[in-house]
Amino acid sequence: MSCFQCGKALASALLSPEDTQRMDREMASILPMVMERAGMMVARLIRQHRRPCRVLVACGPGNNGGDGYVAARYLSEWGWPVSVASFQLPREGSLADQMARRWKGAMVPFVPEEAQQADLVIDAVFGAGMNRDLPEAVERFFAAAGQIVAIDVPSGLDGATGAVRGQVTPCWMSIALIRKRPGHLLSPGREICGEVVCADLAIPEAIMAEMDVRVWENGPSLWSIPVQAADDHKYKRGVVSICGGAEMHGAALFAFEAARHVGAGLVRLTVPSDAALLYRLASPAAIVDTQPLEQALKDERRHVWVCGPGLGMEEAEQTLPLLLKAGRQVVADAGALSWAAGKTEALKGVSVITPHMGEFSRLFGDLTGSRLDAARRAAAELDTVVILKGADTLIAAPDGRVAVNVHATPALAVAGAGDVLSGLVAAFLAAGMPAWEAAAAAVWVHGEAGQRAAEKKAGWIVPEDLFYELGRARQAASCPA
Ligand SMILES: NC(=O)C1=CN([C@@H]2O[C@H](COP(=O)(O)OP(=O)(O)OC[C@H]3O[C@@H](n4cnc5c(N)ncnc54)[C@H](OP(=O)(O)O)[C@@H]3O)[C@@H](O)[C@H]2O)[C@H](O)CC1
Ligand SMILES: [K+]
Repeated sequence: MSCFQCGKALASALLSPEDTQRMDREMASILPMVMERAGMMVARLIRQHRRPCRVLVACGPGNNGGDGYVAARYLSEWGWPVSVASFQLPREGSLADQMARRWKGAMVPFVPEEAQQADLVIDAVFGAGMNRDLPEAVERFFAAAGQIVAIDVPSGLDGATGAVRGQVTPCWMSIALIRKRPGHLLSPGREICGEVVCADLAIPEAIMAEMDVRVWENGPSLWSIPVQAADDHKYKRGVVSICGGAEMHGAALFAFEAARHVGAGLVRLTVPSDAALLYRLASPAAIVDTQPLEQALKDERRHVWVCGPGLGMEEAEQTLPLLLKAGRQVVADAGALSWAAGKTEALKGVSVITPHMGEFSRLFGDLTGSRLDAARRAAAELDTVVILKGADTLIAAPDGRVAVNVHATPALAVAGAGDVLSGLVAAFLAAGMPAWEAAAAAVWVHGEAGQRAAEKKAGWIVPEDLFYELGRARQAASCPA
């Protein structure tokens, strides 16, 4: 049973605003208790992070505002100087209204001058219920504030997609209720959230288990990478084959070395015969085949292939269709993706594609909605796992699951890092992992190796620096007990 199935993944679930609202409906009878706890946890977390100071709580008309009134009450009871500024009062009789009525402290006008005078402003104006652009009065109010703590999400952030609807002033901290939202991790939202901490609202297990979560923060609880065993042999560990091109040898070699160093049992390069010597000289360890691809494909053990790094258009055309026709598992990147632009259906049958945003647009057209939705649609359309690379890499499965990866480092923004990733995906596929899990694990291990290498080299790394970090990165990726 994978970790994903065993339920540990629930800890890294990312709740969309729809999830939150559905959950609110399901626990309608205990919602007053949950809101009380939400406000108390917000106040507690603020107390853990700051000394007492002048606090202004900005409250909106919905439940986000309700949380704000509760937080104001707790901080005030603990002796903090607190006032509340209401952008709009809650509807009479609503839960937020009940919480507002229990606030007996100071009320001040919702104007920028008040925000400016506070040491800390709590943003409880809009949360999961934000459904249109941010009103100007709210923009101006927060622009005047010094330090802002957002309850749930900063007002103006679309928690589902990370889109920002207006001029949102960056927060110092965001307190996610129950679980983070995709918008806390996805750009540009990620850049305005500040530090994101989760408030545990002690939601009954049964309600959490009922949630049909489809988006997670990528991490070891989502997959299990096979561990070393006494009866391991190279074929059990997995065979990876890489198509090398005639000209750009480096890219295929990066994928080759990555697959080797992360633990593949056997890695082979299939290259044009007149380029073979260059590959052999570049890596004495390389097993370089020059036989025609049809010949190589007769070996059933060579089931997983990397196709694209270092390939020209013609080379991609001569290899990818053959690999697919032979029913091989293929990781398609770089040259294979360029070749498929304008005929995306040529990628049908590929196990995993690894486009960056430019390649993705050439394949699927300019982005219309969010990156998350686009990656998900692309995966469903091709019946392929899509790794949409970026600072917030998305790993989308055809069935709608998406892992959002922020376990990375800007140090990885260097040519060749993508080829390394392709090699890692192939190695995990060859080890027998299902495609989405292999892709998500590879992205995480890539990020882990990047962080380890960056620490040693003050952030300035070359792809080769990743190789000797991959063993430890793979170990670190073992599913927590
Ligand atoms: N399960 C949980 O995680 C819990 C979350 N809690 C908190 O509840 C909010 C979500 O509360 P909700 O009432 O659904 O929504 P909001 O408080 O964010 O706002 C809805 C009201 O705001 C109006 N609105 C929305 N966008 C705008 C806008 N751009 N300009 C003006 N007004 C706006 C909206 O107006 P309508 O006209 O659309 O009705 C609503 O009046 C969640 O974020 C958590 O903080 C629970 O407290 C605990 C459980
Ligand atoms: K908020």
